Amino acid sequence: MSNKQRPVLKLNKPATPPAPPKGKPARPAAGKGTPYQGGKPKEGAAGAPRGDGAKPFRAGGGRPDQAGAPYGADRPAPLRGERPAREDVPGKAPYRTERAERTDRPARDGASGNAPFRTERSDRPARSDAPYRTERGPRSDDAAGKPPYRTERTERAPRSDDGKAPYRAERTERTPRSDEGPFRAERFNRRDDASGSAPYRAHAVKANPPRTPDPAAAPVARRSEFNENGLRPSYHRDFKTAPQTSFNADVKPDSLAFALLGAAAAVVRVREGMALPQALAIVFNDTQATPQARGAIQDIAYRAMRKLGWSDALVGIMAPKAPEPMVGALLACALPLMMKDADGSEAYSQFTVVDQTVTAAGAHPDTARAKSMMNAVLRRFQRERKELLETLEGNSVAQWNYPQWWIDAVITAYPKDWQAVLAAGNEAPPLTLRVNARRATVADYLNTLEEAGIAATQVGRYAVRLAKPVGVHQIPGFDDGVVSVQDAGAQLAAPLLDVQNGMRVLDACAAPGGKTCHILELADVDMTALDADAKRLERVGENLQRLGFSAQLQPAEAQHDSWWDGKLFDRIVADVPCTASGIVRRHPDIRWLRRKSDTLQLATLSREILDNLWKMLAPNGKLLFVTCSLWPQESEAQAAVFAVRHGATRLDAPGQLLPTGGAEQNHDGLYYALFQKDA
Ligand SMILES: C[S@@+](CC[C@H](N)C(=O)[O-])C[C@H]1O[C@@H](n2cnc3c(N)ncnc32)[C@H](O)[C@@H]1O
Repeated sequence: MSNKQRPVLKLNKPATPPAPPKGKPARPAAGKGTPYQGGKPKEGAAGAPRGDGAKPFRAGGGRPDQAGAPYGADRPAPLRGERPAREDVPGKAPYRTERAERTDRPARDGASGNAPFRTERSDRPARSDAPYRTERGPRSDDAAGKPPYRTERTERAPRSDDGKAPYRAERTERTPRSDEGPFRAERFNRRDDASGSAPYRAHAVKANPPRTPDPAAAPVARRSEFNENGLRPSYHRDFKTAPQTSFNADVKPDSLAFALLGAAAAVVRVREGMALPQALAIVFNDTQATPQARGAIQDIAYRAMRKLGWSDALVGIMAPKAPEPMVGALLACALPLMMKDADGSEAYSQFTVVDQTVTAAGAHPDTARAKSMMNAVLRRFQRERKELLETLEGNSVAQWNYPQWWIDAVITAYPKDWQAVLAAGNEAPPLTLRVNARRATVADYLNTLEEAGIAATQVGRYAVRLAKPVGVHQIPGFDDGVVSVQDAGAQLAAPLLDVQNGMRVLDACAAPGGKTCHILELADVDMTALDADAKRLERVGENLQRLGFSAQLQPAEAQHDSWWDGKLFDRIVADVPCTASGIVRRHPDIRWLRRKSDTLQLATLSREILDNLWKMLAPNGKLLFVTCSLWPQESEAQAAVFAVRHGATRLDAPGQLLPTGGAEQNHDGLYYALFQKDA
């Protein structure tokens, strides 16, 4: 049976990719920021080649050198100098010019150049906090040194939700509009002018200068609106905008500052619940980053994910209170860059990291006010590194960089190996290839690699691991289908199934098609590749095409049978959706995105899938149950009850592959169980 036809996608047309946000400002012209020092990210330092079992790297989310069509490659970069300097742009960044105007005021605590609103309060008693602290909204725990207006607000019975209501009531009185007072309308107008940047705060104060009525003349109920100077207190510190993750800062697109801001925007999105590859794709699109900048952004973001517990703990020690999202994310990106890699090298010099982080902070509206705080934190880390790191001893989240529930779950499941498992999950994954048995032997292919000057070793029947990752298109034979990228552990699936020519095979959770393609490399089978995600299923089609195979592509849910034609399958692969806790080294964001309760939910879905597929299996047929999870509830416990429920015969299979690293176990944490249906 020939497998050379083109693959067929039966249903759903691919969805149109989302349009870029409207009205996005053009990328700023070259501005501040010094270029990279050692700017190119270390090869392979970032995450993940596309492998099987992985969440998709949507466009641009792959390794810097492996991603598909580069973002921005087909879009000409804006000309330098296309935009006038910020100071010349009306409505742009007034906080800078504003500060310049106010140079005559005395600097506070050495933090000159603070935002203008301070002058309103300049005569109130200095607080003991660091200057940046005063820039934030009032905190309930700030008992000492509270400025008078806070007390007043409390007296005026604020709304129960956020305690910020009083000024609203005031505004309502002064405006015919029912929803927004003039202050607010002003803000919105300014915001349009300022292309989404933050300066409306300063403008709002200018446009509505504090009135100085005679407090005695004010109605008693409103007298407390004014402080001892007769000035109405300003509430603009209370406004919290959503993080401006799409803001295009005025820094050089080839600077580390640019890459840090891009990575920080991605980290903010991950903290909001988005997968990192998706977050990076949005950042690349927003910033129109060059391929080199994309590589740097991705590298920094992946490092940040692998050290997030550590950097959060450090910031917790050094910053007096929890930073705003972009501030915290920028620190989470910068701090790991100040540590040496395992091989003793460092991606950037420490000086560059501090300098560029501060430049980045000053160029973004969400971080500009925290610039001096960030400078202080990074310099303190430089100075007191040893003592600070000692302080973290005993903090397991900081030490292992996983949520505590995750650490506990690994200890419970693998009391002997938990440290090796956790440590291996923090390593960058190797690049492992699967040699297409129809096209070459492993020995032949190793020769080809050697001729190309690429060092590699055989690590499985079809598996070859490169000593150093390279871009997929630089891998000899990749584009021609001689090899594919697939983790060594994942390469065990197809041989376990013992497929023979002419068999009818179902890959029930197929995308991106690693196991589908491997099966087709071993035998001429009638393959159905099913996946609930039609978009991901397209990647199966692409892989089949590259390798010259065909299959029926079926976008459908495996727990349902409406798609099934009633003909039994000889072999079924159920590589079910799971927590993906076994592939964290490829996807270091997963640990921060998952919740403990996800395990139970996903185990329920996979039970439904297994039960549904079992009825589609022919007598004597085999069903291979696969997860990329470390949690027994999703894997062995599931397999055990499944076998009992259906009277299935269990055949030899590897069970849980522990990803403990080292030469032998340098693979993902997969689980395999094989069942046979009695005749
Ligand atoms: C672990 S990945 C599969 C990896 C794939 N077998 C390979 O080797 O390349 C799990 C896949 O299950 C798909 N999926 C999730 N829920 C599903 C469902 N209810 N039915 C079918 N597929 C589902 C996901 O879209 C994802 O592509």
